[in-house]
Amino acid sequence: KQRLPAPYAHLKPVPGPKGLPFVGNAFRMPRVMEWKVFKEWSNIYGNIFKVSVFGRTIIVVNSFDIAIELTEKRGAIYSSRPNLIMAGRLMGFNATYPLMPYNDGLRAARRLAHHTLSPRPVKSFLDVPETEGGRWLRRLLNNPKDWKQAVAETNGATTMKIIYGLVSGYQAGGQKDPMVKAFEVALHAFSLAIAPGAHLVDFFPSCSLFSRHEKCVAENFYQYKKSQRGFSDLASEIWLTMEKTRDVLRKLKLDFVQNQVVSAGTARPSMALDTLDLIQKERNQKASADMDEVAKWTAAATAGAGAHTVRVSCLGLDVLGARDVAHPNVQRKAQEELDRVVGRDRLPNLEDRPSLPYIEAIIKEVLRWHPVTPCGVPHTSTEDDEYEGMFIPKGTSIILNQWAMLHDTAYFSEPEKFLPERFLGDSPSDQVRAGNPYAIAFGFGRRICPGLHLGSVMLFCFISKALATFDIKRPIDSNTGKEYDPPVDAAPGNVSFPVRFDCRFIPRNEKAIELINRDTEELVAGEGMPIGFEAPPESHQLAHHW
Ligand code: HEM
Repeated sequence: KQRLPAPYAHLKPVPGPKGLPFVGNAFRMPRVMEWKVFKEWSNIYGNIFKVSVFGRTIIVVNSFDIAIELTEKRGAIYSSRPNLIMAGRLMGFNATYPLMPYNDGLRAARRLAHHTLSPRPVKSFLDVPETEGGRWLRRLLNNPKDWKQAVAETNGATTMKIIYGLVSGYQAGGQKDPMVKAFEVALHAFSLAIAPGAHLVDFFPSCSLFSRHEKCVAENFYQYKKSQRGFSDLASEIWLTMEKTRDVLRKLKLDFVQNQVVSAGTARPSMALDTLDLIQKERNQKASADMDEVAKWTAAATAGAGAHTVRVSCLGLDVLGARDVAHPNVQRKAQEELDRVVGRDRLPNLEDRPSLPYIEAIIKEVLRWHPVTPCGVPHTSTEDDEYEGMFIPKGTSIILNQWAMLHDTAYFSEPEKFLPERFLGDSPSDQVRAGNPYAIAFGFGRRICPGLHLGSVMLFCFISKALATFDIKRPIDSNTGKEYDPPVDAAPGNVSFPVRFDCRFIPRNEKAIELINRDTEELVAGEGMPIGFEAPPESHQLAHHW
Protein backbone atom coordinates (compact mmCIF):
# COMPACT_ATOMS: atom_id res chain seq x y z
CA LYS A 1 0.00 0.00 0.00
CA GLN A 2 1.36 3.36 -1.04
CA ARG A 3 2.26 5.69 1.84
CA LEU A 4 1.42 9.32 1.12
CA PRO A 5 3.41 12.25 2.54
CA ALA A 6 1.97 13.76 5.73
CA PRO A 7 -0.02 16.73 4.35
CA TYR A 8 -1.63 14.40 1.80
CA ALA A 9 -2.13 11.38 4.07
CA HIS A 10 -5.93 11.78 3.92
CA LEU A 11 -5.95 11.42 0.12
CA LYS A 12 -6.32 8.29 -2.00
CA PRO A 13 -3.70 7.30 -4.53
CA VAL A 14 -4.74 7.54 -8.16
CA PRO A 15 -6.26 4.15 -9.13
CA GLY A 16 -4.58 1.89 -11.65
CA PRO A 17 -3.69 -1.67 -12.56
CA LYS A 18 -2.01 -3.69 -9.84
CA GLY A 19 1.69 -4.12 -10.45
CA LEU A 20 4.40 -6.57 -9.44
CA PRO A 21 6.92 -5.70 -6.72
CA PHE A 22 9.76 -3.51 -8.02
CA VAL A 23 8.85 -3.67 -11.73
CA GLY A 24 5.30 -2.34 -11.25
CA ASN A 25 3.38 -2.52 -14.51
CA ALA A 26 6.49 -2.60 -16.70
CA PHE A 27 5.59 -5.87 -18.37
CA ARG A 28 2.00 -4.83 -19.01
CA MET A 29 2.94 -1.59 -20.73
CA PRO A 30 1.70 -1.75 -24.33
CA ARG A 31 4.45 -1.54 -26.96
CA VAL A 32 2.35 -0.31 -29.87
CA MET A 33 -0.80 1.76 -30.15
CA GLU A 34 -0.73 2.29 -26.40
CA TRP A 35 -3.46 4.95 -26.68
CA LYS A 36 -6.04 2.28 -27.51
CA VAL A 37 -4.97 0.10 -24.59
CA PHE A 38 -5.01 3.13 -22.27
CA LYS A 39 -8.53 3.94 -23.40
CA GLU A 40 -9.60 0.35 -22.65
CA TRP A 41 -8.01 0.58 -19.20
CA SER A 42 -9.94 3.79 -18.56
CA ASN A 43 -13.14 1.69 -18.71
CA ILE A 44 -11.86 -0.11 -15.61
CA TYR A 45 -9.96 2.59 -13.69
CA GLY A 46 -11.58 5.82 -14.87
CA ASN A 47 -10.45 8.74 -16.99
CA ILE A 48 -7.42 9.37 -14.86
CA PHE A 49 -5.37 6.36 -13.79
CA LYS A 50 -1.87 5.50 -12.79
CA VAL A 51 0.67 2.99 -13.98
CA SER A 52 3.99 2.55 -12.31
CA VAL A 53 7.13 1.38 -14.06
CA PHE A 54 10.17 0.55 -11.96
CA GLY A 55 9.03 2.93 -9.22
CA ARG A 56 8.24 5.80 -11.53
CA THR A 57 4.65 7.00 -11.63
CA ILE A 58 2.95 7.74 -14.92
CA ILE A 59 -0.56 9.15 -14.93
CA VAL A 60 -2.73 8.69 -17.98
CA VAL A 61 -5.45 11.26 -18.63
CA ASN A 62 -8.18 10.22 -21.02
CA SER A 63 -10.60 13.13 -20.77
CA PHE A 64 -10.40 16.66 -22.14
CA ASP A 65 -11.78 18.27 -18.97
CA ILE A 66 -9.13 16.70 -16.75
CA ALA A 67 -6.41 17.62 -19.26
CA ILE A 68 -7.54 21.25 -19.16
CA GLU A 69 -7.85 21.29 -15.37
CA LEU A 70 -4.26 20.09 -14.96
CA THR A 71 -2.39 21.67 -17.86
CA GLU A 72 -4.24 24.98 -18.18
CA LYS A 73 -5.79 25.83 -14.83
CA ARG A 74 -2.83 24.38 -12.93
CA GLY A 75 -0.36 25.10 -15.72
CA ALA A 76 2.22 26.51 -13.31
CA ILE A 77 2.92 22.99 -11.99
CA TYR A 78 2.03 20.72 -14.95
CA SER A 79 4.17 22.19 -17.74
CA SER A 80 7.48 20.46 -17.33
CA ARG A 81 8.83 17.43 -19.19
CA PRO A 82 10.06 14.13 -17.84
CA ASN A 83 13.80 13.81 -17.42
CA LEU A 84 14.42 11.27 -20.16
CA ILE A 85 17.89 9.76 -20.15
CA MET A 86 17.64 8.18 -23.57
CA ALA A 87 16.11 11.03 -25.54
CA GLY A 88 17.52 13.85 -23.44
CA ARG A 89 21.00 12.99 -22.34
CA LEU A 90 22.02 10.15 -24.64
CA MET A 91 20.54 11.49 -27.83
CA GLY A 92 21.20 15.12 -27.01
CA PHE A 93 17.62 16.41 -27.16
CA ASN A 94 18.00 18.03 -23.73
CA ALA A 95 19.24 21.15 -25.47
CA THR A 96 16.06 21.42 -27.56
CA TYR A 97 13.01 23.10 -26.05
CA PRO A 98 10.43 20.34 -26.74
CA LEU A 99 12.21 18.35 -24.04
CA MET A 100 13.22 21.19 -21.72
CA PRO A 101 11.81 21.40 -18.21
CA TYR A 102 9.59 24.37 -17.48
CA ASN A 103 12.30 26.91 -16.83
CA ASP A 104 13.68 30.24 -18.08
CA GLY A 105 15.38 28.56 -21.06
CA LEU A 106 12.09 27.10 -22.21
CA ARG A 107 10.23 30.37 -21.78
CA ALA A 108 12.92 32.21 -23.75
CA ALA A 109 12.77 29.66 -26.57
CA ARG A 110 8.98 29.73 -26.77
CA ARG A 111 9.02 33.50 -26.82
CA LEU A 112 11.37 33.44 -29.80
CA ALA A 113 9.23 30.86 -31.58
CA HIS A 114 6.06 32.90 -31.00
CA HIS A 115 7.79 35.94 -32.37
CA THR A 116 7.57 34.29 -35.82
CA LEU A 117 4.90 31.62 -35.51
CA SER A 118 1.98 33.24 -33.72
CA PRO A 119 -0.98 34.13 -35.97
CA ARG A 120 -0.01 37.68 -36.95
CA PRO A 121 3.71 37.33 -37.81
CA VAL A 122 3.19 33.98 -39.51
CA LYS A 123 1.04 35.79 -42.09
CA SER A 124 4.17 37.17 -43.73
CA PHE A 125 5.29 33.62 -44.55
CA LEU A 126 2.11 32.30 -46.09
CA ASP A 127 3.49 32.38 -49.62
CA VAL A 128 5.77 29.48 -48.61
CA PRO A 129 3.11 26.80 -47.92
CA GLU A 130 1.20 28.01 -51.00
CA THR A 131 4.26 27.57 -53.24
CA GLU A 132 5.39 24.33 -51.67
CA GLY A 133 1.83 22.97 -51.83
CA GLY A 134 2.00 23.57 -55.59
CA ARG A 135 5.35 21.84 -55.78
CA TRP A 136 3.87 18.84 -54.00
CA LEU A 137 1.58 18.42 -56.98
CA ARG A 138 4.57 18.50 -59.31
CA ARG A 139 6.35 15.89 -57.25
CA LEU A 140 3.25 13.68 -57.36
CA LEU A 141 2.83 14.18 -61.07
CA ASN A 142 6.47 13.51 -61.94
CA ASN A 143 6.93 10.54 -59.71
CA PRO A 144 3.63 9.20 -58.37
CA LYS A 145 5.24 6.02 -57.02
CA ASP A 146 7.42 8.12 -54.72
CA TRP A 147 4.43 9.83 -53.12
CA LYS A 148 5.73 9.32 -49.57
CA GLN A 149 8.99 11.07 -50.42
CA ALA A 150 6.92 13.83 -52.02
CA VAL A 151 5.02 14.46 -48.77
CA ALA A 152 8.26 14.44 -46.77
CA GLU A 153 10.00 16.90 -49.06
CA THR A 154 6.99 19.20 -49.16
CA ASN A 155 6.55 19.35 -45.39
CA GLY A 156 10.31 19.60 -44.83
CA ALA A 157 10.91 22.31 -47.43
CA THR A 158 8.05 24.48 -46.13
CA THR A 159 9.28 24.37 -42.56
CA MET A 160 12.93 24.77 -43.50
CA LYS A 161 12.26 27.84 -45.62
CA ILE A 162 10.27 29.53 -42.88
CA ILE A 163 12.78 28.73 -40.17
CA TYR A 164 16.05 29.20 -42.06
CA GLY A 165 15.08 31.09 -45.18
CA LEU A 166 17.29 30.62 -48.17
CA VAL A 167 20.91 30.14 -47.32
CA SER A 168 23.16 31.10 -50.19
CA GLY A 169 23.80 28.17 -52.49
CA TYR A 170 21.17 26.04 -50.81
CA GLN A 171 17.60 25.62 -51.95
CA ALA A 172 15.52 23.79 -49.35
CA GLY A 173 13.38 20.92 -50.52
CA GLY A 174 15.39 19.71 -53.46
CA GLN A 175 15.51 16.03 -54.23
CA LYS A 176 16.83 14.13 -51.23
CA ASP A 177 17.50 17.38 -49.40
CA PRO A 178 20.10 16.62 -46.69
CA MET A 179 18.44 18.91 -44.17
CA VAL A 180 15.02 17.41 -44.69
CA LYS A 181 16.58 13.99 -44.29
CA ALA A 182 18.49 15.05 -41.18
CA PHE A 183 15.33 16.28 -39.51
CA GLU A 184 13.57 13.09 -40.48
CA VAL A 185 16.27 11.12 -38.70
CA ALA A 186 16.14 13.39 -35.67
CA LEU A 187 12.35 13.41 -35.35
CA HIS A 188 12.07 9.68 -35.81
CA ALA A 189 14.70 9.00 -33.17
CA PHE A 190 12.95 11.49 -30.85
CA SER A 191 9.59 9.87 -31.50
CA LEU A 192 10.88 6.40 -30.65
CA ALA A 193 12.90 7.61 -27.69
CA ILE A 194 10.04 9.31 -25.84
CA ALA A 195 7.40 6.58 -26.27
CA PRO A 196 6.10 5.79 -22.78
CA GLY A 197 8.09 3.10 -20.99
CA ALA A 198 10.17 2.35 -24.07
CA HIS A 199 13.61 2.51 -22.52
CA LEU A 200 14.76 0.85 -19.35
CA VAL A 201 17.56 3.33 -19.00
CA ASP A 202 14.97 6.05 -18.41
CA PHE A 203 13.92 4.30 -15.24
CA PHE A 204 17.43 3.79 -13.92
CA PRO A 205 19.22 7.10 -14.28
CA SER A 206 21.25 6.23 -11.20
CA CYS A 207 22.93 3.48 -13.21
CA SER A 208 25.16 6.13 -14.64
CA LEU A 209 26.81 6.21 -11.20
CA PHE A 210 28.20 2.78 -11.93
CA SER A 211 29.74 3.76 -15.19
CA ARG A 212 31.58 6.76 -16.45
CA HIS A 213 30.05 6.10 -19.83
CA GLU A 214 26.29 6.39 -19.74
CA LYS A 215 25.92 5.11 -23.23
CA CYS A 216 27.52 1.83 -22.22
CA VAL A 217 24.82 1.53 -19.60
CA ALA A 218 22.19 2.09 -22.24
CA GLU A 219 23.80 -0.41 -24.54
CA ASN A 220 23.90 -2.96 -21.76
CA PHE A 221 20.22 -2.49 -21.23
CA TYR A 222 19.57 -3.09 -24.87
CA GLN A 223 21.65 -6.23 -24.73
CA TYR A 224 19.66 -7.23 -21.68
CA LYS A 225 16.40 -6.59 -23.43
CA LYS A 226 17.66 -8.49 -26.42
CA SER A 227 18.43 -11.58 -24.37
CA GLN A 228 15.38 -11.36 -22.13
CA ARG A 229 12.59 -10.28 -24.36
CA GLY A 230 13.48 -11.19 -27.88
CA PHE A 231 15.42 -9.07 -30.27
CA SER A 232 13.99 -5.71 -31.10
CA ASP A 233 15.17 -4.35 -34.44
CA LEU A 234 13.92 -1.00 -33.43
CA ALA A 235 15.94 -0.81 -30.25
CA SER A 236 19.19 -1.69 -31.93
CA GLU A 237 18.52 0.75 -34.73
CA ILE A 238 17.90 3.56 -32.30
CA TRP A 239 21.11 2.67 -30.60
CA LEU A 240 23.06 2.82 -33.84
CA THR A 241 21.48 6.11 -34.75
CA MET A 242 21.89 7.86 -31.42
CA GLU A 243 25.39 9.05 -32.06
CA LYS A 244 24.48 10.20 -35.55
CA THR A 245 21.45 12.07 -34.30
CA ARG A 246 23.52 13.86 -31.78
CA ASP A 247 25.91 14.80 -34.52
CA VAL A 248 23.12 16.11 -36.71
CA LEU A 249 21.78 18.27 -33.90
CA ARG A 250 25.19 19.65 -33.15
CA LYS A 251 25.74 20.54 -36.77
CA LEU A 252 22.34 22.14 -37.19
CA LYS A 253 23.14 24.38 -34.30
CA LEU A 254 26.58 25.19 -35.58
CA ASP A 255 26.50 28.89 -36.32
CA PHE A 256 23.69 28.30 -38.68
CA VAL A 257 21.79 31.36 -37.70
CA GLN A 258 24.81 33.63 -38.01
CA ASN A 259 25.34 32.34 -41.52
CA GLN A 260 21.93 33.68 -42.32
CA VAL A 261 23.02 37.13 -41.38
CA VAL A 262 26.27 36.87 -43.29
CA SER A 263 24.32 35.95 -46.39
CA ALA A 264 21.51 38.38 -45.56
CA GLY A 265 21.82 39.88 -49.03
CA THR A 266 20.35 36.73 -50.49
CA ALA A 267 18.46 35.39 -47.50
CA ARG A 268 14.67 35.33 -47.42
CA PRO A 269 12.89 36.55 -44.31
CA SER A 270 12.95 33.72 -41.82
CA MET A 271 12.49 32.83 -38.19
CA ALA A 272 16.28 32.79 -37.86
CA LEU A 273 16.53 36.39 -38.98
CA ASP A 274 13.51 37.42 -36.91
CA THR A 275 14.99 36.00 -33.75
CA LEU A 276 18.40 37.53 -34.31
CA ASP A 277 16.74 40.84 -34.89
CA LEU A 278 14.76 40.54 -31.68
CA ILE A 279 17.83 39.55 -29.71
CA GLN A 280 19.79 42.43 -31.15
CA LYS A 281 17.12 44.92 -30.10
CA GLU A 282 16.95 43.47 -26.61
CA ARG A 283 20.70 43.41 -26.29
CA ASN A 284 20.67 47.14 -26.61
CA GLN A 285 18.61 47.21 -23.44
CA LYS A 286 20.32 44.47 -21.44
CA ALA A 287 23.23 42.18 -22.23
CA SER A 288 22.20 38.59 -22.93
CA ALA A 289 24.97 36.64 -24.62
CA ASP A 290 23.18 33.36 -23.85
CA MET A 291 20.36 34.36 -26.15
CA ASP A 292 22.49 33.58 -29.21
CA GLU A 293 22.65 29.98 -28.06
CA VAL A 294 18.95 29.93 -27.30
CA ALA A 295 18.21 31.31 -30.77
CA LYS A 296 20.26 28.66 -32.53
CA TRP A 297 18.69 25.82 -30.66
CA THR A 298 15.20 27.28 -30.96
CA ALA A 299 15.51 27.40 -34.72
CA ALA A 300 16.87 23.85 -34.90
CA ALA A 301 14.24 22.47 -32.53
CA THR A 302 11.34 24.23 -34.23
CA ALA A 303 12.46 23.03 -37.63
CA GLY A 304 12.90 19.54 -36.22
CA ALA A 305 9.46 19.50 -34.64
CA GLY A 306 7.75 20.96 -37.69
CA ALA A 307 9.58 19.34 -40.58
CA HIS A 308 7.64 16.09 -40.56
CA THR A 309 4.61 16.44 -38.32
CA VAL A 310 2.16 17.89 -40.84
CA ARG A 311 3.20 15.06 -43.08
CA VAL A 312 1.61 12.60 -40.65
CA SER A 313 -1.75 14.22 -41.19
CA CYS A 314 -1.22 14.15 -44.94
CA LEU A 315 -0.42 10.48 -44.64
CA GLY A 316 -3.63 10.14 -42.65
CA LEU A 317 -5.43 11.59 -45.62
CA ASP A 318 -3.67 9.19 -47.94
CA VAL A 319 -4.72 6.24 -45.81
CA LEU A 320 -8.21 7.52 -46.18
CA GLY A 321 -7.86 7.79 -49.94
CA ALA A 322 -6.22 4.41 -50.05
CA ARG A 323 -9.22 2.93 -48.29
CA ASP A 324 -11.73 4.86 -50.31
CA VAL A 325 -14.13 1.97 -50.41
CA ALA A 326 -14.62 2.52 -46.69
CA HIS A 327 -15.06 6.26 -47.20
CA PRO A 328 -16.36 6.51 -50.76
CA ASN A 329 -17.98 9.90 -50.61
CA VAL A 330 -15.37 12.04 -48.93
CA GLN A 331 -13.20 12.71 -51.97
CA ARG A 332 -16.23 13.13 -54.20
CA LYS A 333 -17.79 15.73 -51.87
CA ALA A 334 -14.48 17.58 -51.42
CA GLN A 335 -13.93 17.74 -55.17
CA GLU A 336 -17.49 18.84 -55.78
CA GLU A 337 -16.95 21.72 -53.32
CA LEU A 338 -13.59 22.66 -54.85
CA ASP A 339 -15.00 22.62 -58.39
CA ARG A 340 -18.00 24.71 -57.34
CA VAL A 341 -16.13 27.32 -55.29
CA VAL A 342 -12.74 27.51 -57.04
CA GLY A 343 -13.50 26.10 -60.49
CA ARG A 344 -11.06 24.05 -62.53
CA ASP A 345 -9.05 26.92 -63.99
CA ARG A 346 -6.89 27.62 -60.98
CA LEU A 347 -5.64 25.97 -57.81
CA PRO A 348 -7.32 26.68 -54.47
CA ASN A 349 -5.44 29.11 -52.21
CA LEU A 350 -5.72 30.45 -48.68
CA GLU A 351 -8.17 33.17 -49.73
CA ASP A 352 -10.64 30.41 -50.62
CA ARG A 353 -10.38 28.84 -47.19
CA PRO A 354 -13.46 30.50 -45.60
CA SER A 355 -15.58 29.33 -48.57
CA LEU A 356 -14.47 25.69 -48.33
CA PRO A 357 -16.19 24.30 -45.20
CA TYR A 358 -15.98 20.69 -46.35
CA ILE A 359 -12.18 20.89 -46.81
CA GLU A 360 -11.98 22.49 -43.36
CA ALA A 361 -14.07 19.62 -41.99
CA ILE A 362 -11.71 17.08 -43.62
CA ILE A 363 -8.72 18.75 -41.94
CA LYS A 364 -10.41 18.56 -38.55
CA GLU A 365 -11.36 14.94 -39.17
CA VAL A 366 -7.81 14.02 -40.23
CA LEU A 367 -6.49 15.59 -37.01
CA ARG A 368 -9.12 13.69 -35.03
CA TRP A 369 -9.16 10.33 -36.73
CA HIS A 370 -5.40 9.80 -36.85
CA PRO A 371 -3.83 12.30 -34.42
CA VAL A 372 -0.15 13.06 -35.02
CA THR A 373 0.78 12.36 -31.40
CA PRO A 374 -2.01 10.12 -30.06
CA CYS A 375 -0.50 10.12 -26.56
CA GLY A 376 0.60 13.76 -26.79
CA VAL A 377 4.05 14.68 -25.56
CA PRO A 378 4.30 13.88 -21.84
CA HIS A 379 4.04 16.73 -19.33
CA THR A 380 5.51 16.43 -15.85
CA SER A 381 4.34 17.86 -12.55
CA THR A 382 6.78 19.95 -10.54
CA GLU A 383 4.94 19.94 -7.20
CA ASP A 384 2.87 17.52 -5.13
CA ASP A 385 -0.80 18.06 -5.88
CA GLU A 386 -4.33 16.91 -5.12
CA TYR A 387 -6.89 16.19 -7.80
CA GLU A 388 -10.44 15.16 -6.81
CA GLY A 389 -9.26 13.66 -3.54
CA MET A 390 -6.35 11.84 -5.19
CA PHE A 391 -2.66 12.44 -4.63
CA ILE A 392 -0.40 13.26 -7.60
CA PRO A 393 3.23 13.31 -6.53
CA LYS A 394 5.75 15.83 -7.82
CA GLY A 395 7.69 14.43 -10.78
CA THR A 396 4.75 12.43 -12.17
CA SER A 397 4.75 12.04 -15.94
CA ILE A 398 1.36 12.91 -17.40
CA ILE A 399 0.32 11.19 -20.61
CA LEU A 400 -2.44 13.17 -22.26
CA ASN A 401 -4.24 10.55 -24.31
CA GLN A 402 -5.35 12.72 -27.23
CA TRP A 403 -6.61 9.72 -29.14
CA ALA A 404 -9.03 8.87 -26.31
CA MET A 405 -10.24 12.49 -26.17
CA LEU A 406 -10.65 12.63 -29.94
CA HIS A 407 -12.63 9.37 -29.84
CA ASP A 408 -14.85 10.39 -26.91
CA THR A 409 -18.40 9.41 -27.86
CA ALA A 410 -19.78 12.33 -25.83
CA TYR A 411 -18.49 14.63 -28.60
CA PHE A 412 -17.84 12.40 -31.60
CA SER A 413 -20.49 9.84 -32.46
CA GLU A 414 -19.20 6.66 -34.16
CA PRO A 415 -15.64 7.92 -33.56
CA GLU A 416 -13.97 5.10 -35.52
CA LYS A 417 -15.62 6.35 -38.73
CA PHE A 418 -14.05 9.05 -40.90
CA LEU A 419 -16.96 11.48 -41.11
CA PRO A 420 -16.03 15.11 -41.95
CA GLU A 421 -19.78 15.84 -41.90
CA ARG A 422 -19.66 15.79 -38.10
CA PHE A 423 -18.02 19.23 -38.32
CA LEU A 424 -20.62 20.80 -40.57
CA GLY A 425 -23.79 22.61 -39.53
CA ASP A 426 -24.48 22.72 -35.82
CA SER A 427 -21.37 20.83 -34.91
CA PRO A 428 -20.27 20.61 -31.26
CA SER A 429 -16.83 21.66 -32.49
CA ASP A 430 -18.07 25.23 -32.71
CA GLN A 431 -19.71 25.23 -29.31
CA VAL A 432 -17.47 23.22 -26.99
CA ARG A 433 -13.71 23.03 -27.04
CA ALA A 434 -13.80 19.31 -26.26
CA GLY A 435 -15.47 18.77 -29.63
CA ASN A 436 -12.85 20.71 -31.58
CA PRO A 437 -9.82 18.67 -32.72
CA TYR A 438 -7.68 21.84 -32.91
CA ALA A 439 -8.08 22.20 -29.13
CA ILE A 440 -6.70 18.70 -28.54
CA ALA A 441 -4.41 17.55 -31.36
CA PHE A 442 -1.86 20.34 -30.82
CA GLY A 443 -1.44 19.70 -27.11
CA PHE A 444 -2.21 21.69 -24.03
CA GLY A 445 -1.54 24.63 -21.76
CA ARG A 446 1.86 26.24 -21.64
CA ARG A 447 3.38 23.55 -23.88
CA ILE A 448 0.79 23.84 -26.64
CA CYS A 449 2.35 23.43 -30.08
CA PRO A 450 3.86 26.77 -31.19
CA GLY A 451 3.47 25.59 -34.82
CA LEU A 452 -0.34 25.30 -34.54
CA HIS A 453 -1.17 28.17 -36.92
CA LEU A 454 1.48 27.27 -39.44
CA GLY A 455 0.48 23.60 -39.20
CA SER A 456 -3.13 24.46 -39.89
CA VAL A 457 -2.18 26.59 -42.91
CA MET A 458 0.06 23.86 -44.29
CA LEU A 459 -2.68 21.28 -43.91
CA PHE A 460 -5.09 23.48 -45.83
CA CYS A 461 -2.62 24.22 -48.64
CA PHE A 462 -1.48 20.64 -49.10
CA ILE A 463 -4.84 18.92 -48.74
CA SER A 464 -6.94 21.34 -50.81
CA LYS A 465 -4.44 21.44 -53.69
CA ALA A 466 -4.00 17.66 -53.76
CA LEU A 467 -7.74 16.97 -53.75
CA ALA A 468 -8.34 19.59 -56.44
CA THR A 469 -6.00 17.84 -58.87
CA PHE A 470 -5.69 14.17 -57.87
CA ASP A 471 -7.85 11.17 -57.04
CA ILE A 472 -6.28 9.10 -54.27
CA LYS A 473 -6.97 5.45 -55.03
CA ARG A 474 -6.47 2.09 -53.38
CA PRO A 475 -3.29 0.20 -54.27
CA ILE A 476 -3.31 -2.70 -56.75
CA ASP A 477 -2.06 -6.12 -55.72
CA SER A 478 0.62 -7.07 -58.25
CA ASN A 479 -0.32 -10.78 -58.03
CA THR A 480 -4.06 -10.55 -58.49
CA GLY A 481 -4.20 -7.23 -60.37
CA LYS A 482 -7.04 -6.23 -58.04
CA GLU A 483 -7.35 -3.26 -55.69
CA TYR A 484 -7.02 -3.96 -51.98
CA ASP A 485 -7.48 -2.17 -48.65
CA PRO A 486 -4.11 -1.35 -47.03
CA PRO A 487 -3.82 -1.56 -43.21
CA VAL A 488 -4.39 1.57 -41.15
CA ASP A 489 -2.33 0.66 -38.08
CA ALA A 490 0.30 2.93 -36.59
CA ALA A 491 4.02 2.25 -36.47
CA PRO A 492 5.71 2.39 -33.06
CA GLY A 493 6.76 5.77 -31.72
CA ASN A 494 5.28 8.83 -30.11
CA VAL A 495 4.74 10.56 -33.46
CA SER A 496 2.30 8.18 -35.04
CA PHE A 497 3.18 7.43 -38.62
CA PRO A 498 0.84 4.94 -40.21
CA VAL A 499 2.46 1.57 -40.92
CA ARG A 500 3.72 1.16 -44.44
CA PHE A 501 0.92 1.23 -46.91
CA ASP A 502 0.50 2.06 -50.53
CA CYS A 503 -1.92 4.14 -52.54
CA ARG A 504 -2.12 5.68 -55.99
CA PHE A 505 -2.29 9.34 -56.93
CA ILE A 506 -4.03 9.68 -60.28
CA PRO A 507 -4.46 13.14 -61.87
CA ARG A 508 -8.19 13.87 -62.01
CA ASN A 509 -8.13 14.87 -65.68
CA GLU A 510 -6.03 16.51 -68.43
CA LYS A 511 -7.01 19.94 -67.14
CA ALA A 512 -5.49 19.15 -63.74
CA ILE A 513 -2.17 18.19 -65.39
CA GLU A 514 -2.24 21.39 -67.40
CA LEU A 515 -2.91 23.42 -64.27
CA ILE A 516 -0.04 21.83 -62.35
CA ASN A 517 2.39 22.46 -65.21
CA ARG A 518 1.21 26.02 -65.66
CA ASP A 519 0.62 27.28 -62.12
CA THR A 520 3.17 25.63 -59.85
CA GLU A 521 6.85 26.40 -59.44
CA GLU A 522 9.33 24.02 -60.96
CA LEU A 523 11.24 21.66 -58.73
CA VAL A 524 14.86 22.46 -58.08
CA ALA A 525 17.70 20.03 -58.33
CA GLY A 526 18.60 20.67 -54.68
CA GLU A 527 22.12 21.82 -55.31
CA GLY A 528 24.24 23.26 -52.61
CA MET A 529 24.46 22.51 -48.96
CA PRO A 530 23.72 24.70 -45.97
CA ILE A 531 26.96 26.17 -44.74
CA GLY A 532 28.47 24.13 -41.94
CA PHE A 533 26.25 21.15 -42.52
CA GLU A 534 26.90 17.66 -43.80
CA ALA A 535 24.36 15.16 -45.02
CA PRO A 536 23.50 12.41 -42.53
CA PRO A 537 25.17 9.13 -43.42
CA GLU A 538 23.51 7.10 -46.15
CA SER A 539 23.67 4.09 -43.88
CA HIS A 540 20.85 5.49 -41.77
CA GLN A 541 18.01 3.00 -41.87
CA LEU A 542 15.42 4.26 -39.43
CA ALA A 543 13.18 5.88 -41.95
CA HIS A 544 12.18 2.58 -43.49
CA HIS A 545 9.67 2.08 -40.70
CA TRP A 546 7.70 4.89 -42.22
C1 HEM B 1 -0.32 18.87 -37.90
C2 HEM B 1 0.68 19.52 -37.39
C3 HEM B 1 1.15 19.47 -35.96
C4 HEM B 1 0.63 18.83 -34.86
C5 HEM B 1 -0.63 17.99 -34.80
C6 HEM B 1 1.47 19.13 -33.73
C7 HEM B 1 1.26 18.67 -32.44
C8 HEM B 1 2.07 18.96 -31.36
C9 HEM B 1 1.84 18.48 -30.01
C10 HEM B 1 0.71 17.58 -29.58
C11 HEM B 1 2.83 18.99 -29.23
C12 HEM B 1 3.02 18.75 -27.72
C13 HEM B 1 2.22 19.77 -26.93
C14 HEM B 1 2.18 19.46 -25.44
O1 HEM B 1 3.22 19.17 -24.86
O2 HEM B 1 1.09 19.49 -24.84
C15 HEM B 1 3.68 19.79 -30.07
C16 HEM B 1 4.80 20.45 -29.63
C17 HEM B 1 5.62 21.18 -30.45
N1 HEM B 1 5.42 21.47 -31.79
FE1 HEM B 1 3.94 20.80 -32.95
N2 HEM B 1 2.49 19.95 -34.15
C18 HEM B 1 2.34 20.18 -35.50
C19 HEM B 1 3.12 20.99 -36.30
C20 HEM B 1 4.19 21.73 -35.86
C21 HEM B 1 4.93 22.67 -36.66
C22 HEM B 1 4.62 22.98 -38.12
C23 HEM B 1 5.92 23.17 -35.88
C24 HEM B 1 7.00 24.18 -36.18
C25 HEM B 1 7.07 24.92 -37.23
C26 HEM B 1 5.80 22.53 -34.56
C27 HEM B 1 6.64 22.78 -33.50
C28 HEM B 1 6.46 22.25 -32.22
C29 HEM B 1 7.38 22.49 -31.11
C30 HEM B 1 8.66 23.31 -31.16
C31 HEM B 1 6.84 21.82 -30.00
C32 HEM B 1 7.42 21.75 -28.58
C33 HEM B 1 6.79 22.80 -27.68
C34 HEM B 1 7.21 22.71 -26.20
O3 HEM B 1 7.65 21.65 -25.75
O4 HEM B 1 7.08 23.71 -25.48
N3 HEM B 1 4.73 21.68 -34.60
N4 HEM B 1 3.19 19.78 -31.37
